[in-house]
Amino acid sequence: MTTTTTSTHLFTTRSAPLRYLYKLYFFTFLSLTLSLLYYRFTHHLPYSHHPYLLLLLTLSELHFSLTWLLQQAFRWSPTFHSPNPDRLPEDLPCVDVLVCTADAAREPPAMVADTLLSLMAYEYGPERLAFYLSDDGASELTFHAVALAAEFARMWVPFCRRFGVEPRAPKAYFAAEEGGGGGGEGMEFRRVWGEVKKLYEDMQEEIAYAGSTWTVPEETRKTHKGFREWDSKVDPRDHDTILEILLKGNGKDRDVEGNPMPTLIYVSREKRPGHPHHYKAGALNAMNRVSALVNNAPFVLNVDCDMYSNNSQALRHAMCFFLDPEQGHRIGYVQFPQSFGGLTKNDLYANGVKRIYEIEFFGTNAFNGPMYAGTGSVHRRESLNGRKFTLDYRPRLEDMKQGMGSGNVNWDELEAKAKVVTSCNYELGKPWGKEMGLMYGCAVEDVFTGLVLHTRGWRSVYCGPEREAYLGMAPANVNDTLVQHKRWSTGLLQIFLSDYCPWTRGLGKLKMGQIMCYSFYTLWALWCMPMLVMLCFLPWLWLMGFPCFLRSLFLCFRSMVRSLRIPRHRLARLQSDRADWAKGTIKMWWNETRMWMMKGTSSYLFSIIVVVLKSLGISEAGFEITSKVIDEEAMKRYQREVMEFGVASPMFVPLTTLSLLNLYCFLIAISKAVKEGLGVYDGLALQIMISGYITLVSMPLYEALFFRKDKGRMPTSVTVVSVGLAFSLLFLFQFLVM
Ligand SMILES: O=c1ccn([C@@H]2O[C@H](COP(=O)(O)OP(=O)(O)O[C@H]3O[C@H](CO)[C@@H](O)[C@H](O)[C@H]3O)[C@@H](O)[C@H]2O)c(=O)[nH]1
Ligand SMILES: [Mn+2]
Repeated sequence: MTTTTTSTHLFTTRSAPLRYLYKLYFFTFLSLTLSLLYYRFTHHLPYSHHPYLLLLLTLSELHFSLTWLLQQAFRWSPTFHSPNPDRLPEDLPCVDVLVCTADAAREPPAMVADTLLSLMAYEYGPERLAFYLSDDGASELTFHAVALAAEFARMWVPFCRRFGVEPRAPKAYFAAEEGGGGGGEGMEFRRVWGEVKKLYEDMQEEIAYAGSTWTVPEETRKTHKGFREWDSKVDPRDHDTILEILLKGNGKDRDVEGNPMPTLIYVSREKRPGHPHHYKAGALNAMNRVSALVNNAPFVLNVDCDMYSNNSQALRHAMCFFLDPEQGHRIGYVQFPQSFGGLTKNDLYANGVKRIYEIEFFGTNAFNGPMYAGTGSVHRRESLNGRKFTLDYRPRLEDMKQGMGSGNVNWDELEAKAKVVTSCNYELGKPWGKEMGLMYGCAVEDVFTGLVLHTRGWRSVYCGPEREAYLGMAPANVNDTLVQHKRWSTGLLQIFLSDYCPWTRGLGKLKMGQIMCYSFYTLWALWCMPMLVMLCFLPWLWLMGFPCFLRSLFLCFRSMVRSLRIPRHRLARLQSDRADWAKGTIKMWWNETRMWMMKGTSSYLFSIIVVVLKSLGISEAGFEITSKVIDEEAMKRYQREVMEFGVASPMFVPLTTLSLLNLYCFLIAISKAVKEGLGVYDGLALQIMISGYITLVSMPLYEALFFRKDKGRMPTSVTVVSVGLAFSLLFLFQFLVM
């Protein structure tokens, strides 16, 4: 174990112990894999009559071996950084906080308000913070909720600071046991607590009422001039910039205790049909420019509206890295993990993405740091805005302190200027999206932007405080999960195929381990290949009498082991009752396996199709927003861990079709076994094992297709299409082979 500490360091770094044991394992496994591959290439005689089959199986095995190899970079030397906020100077630099939302129907305004409130209550001088909410939905309801939150914040922020409550998202705070979540015991606390709670409930009611009628009541509209923007209907795809300064940070707006409030600005940038708006990346860049006019803080925190701050110290933690006298100046951004509240007990859709944030990202700390994950990350504005890191770059703390102060600010002029920088034409002929700010043209603008910063010489830091920094919402149904993974794997593959391919642009600029980590993620979509071979070709080939059992067993085994890795890690974390824990872990692993097969045959397959279509210029990869609302009945099913299909989505078609084909093979194999008996060593036994395993994994699909009556079942149209498709494929295949 290596530790570096001296009194001036603002953070310490520690690497995981016993790495030589790991390296021993690595080289053993590597030589085994290599000899296996060697054997495959020299002994392919039984298949030489079936070159396509040979090719597919060999490719799958190569894929497994290569991804295994790339993945080792994450495990080579896990590195942990711990900040020492006690050593921070008094005078901290300003931070601009950018929050984005895009659709009031999918992202409830009440949630947006809650996220904002949690961030506004950061333990950080309020005069040093400014908040910007970008609303790509241009929704009056969102504006309404944000305006109400601005008022409520005058009471909420001092309450949080005074009693040190946690978490500082009011909904989560009040949902914890009565008066829970910390804060104290005394009479005074109870009194203020009651008042704040009452005020919060009133606000929630108002937001809910507006939501239920889908308009803001007339009396409320009179209270704020901002509502006039919606006097005539606003089309979210075609409107002027709507910009409203809701709180003025130069001491003009004050909380109930008389302290200055931070600036809060609502922005809905101009949109016009025919002008690409670049989704979230465009929104962040627009806010970046607005914030530059107001505080121009040297650091920019970016949070999605579905992730509230769960740890009021997080910003101070981030500053420990940037302000470290020795290494701070090299750091381009600090990334916190994405943690999720509200997952079911066994993480039904495997959306906790724990493998990434509990293992892999610590591994990247050894190689210049983690990818940028889009939310919960603090950027150095200069690095984000195109500056390259050079050895002579030494920002001075004094220069970083600029901010609004309590001087005179011409707010009207500011508003006018802000409208200019958020107009559609502003970016024309400027380097935004190419050299500056968030990068455009990729469905995962975050990873792409992070990669660009890394190639410019910046490092990043992954910081996972014990108390989760942010808690977010993960998709809560199968379709949203698959669509999200399609977006991710599409965007990641686009990066690999772009100018910024880690193997071309990265060579010489990135560390080898870093190139491997980026390649592992950006080639995610390729997982669909071995999955399809396993699920689709192997059972059929068996039907046609091809001898490929040992290999298929190998593929199956590898796929199982892959998801088995996660519980092994959880072993170290969880300390609850053993029996209970074991049950939970096996279920988690099973859920992960099921979802992995679904993603493999649907999300990843579709993403390859999207990338091909895009390169042919046929379609553009968009940004489909995941829904953060869930109705009551669906919620009940979710809590019972019943998979939710429900919508007629094309994402379901490949999985249902393949699962039906597999079922067919399984039944044929069983009936054969009944008729002819089962020899231990013949292919039949293996076939039954393999397709039996796939049948078990696909159980929720069969139930959803044929047995369920509730609203979460597979829509009839999907059932009809996939049954039809399965039959046609079967005939086609028989026709081709016979
Ligand atoms: O045109 C758009 C589309 C989306 N968003 C916002 O982008 C955020 C992320 O959208 P969401 O639907 O929640 O997608 P997720 O899959 O949860 O997002 C993950 O993946 C994205 C990249 O695909 C990253 O940008 C996110 O930070 C990361 O949390 C939300 O705040 C949206 O409001 C916009 O502002 N404008
Ligand atoms: Mn999200």
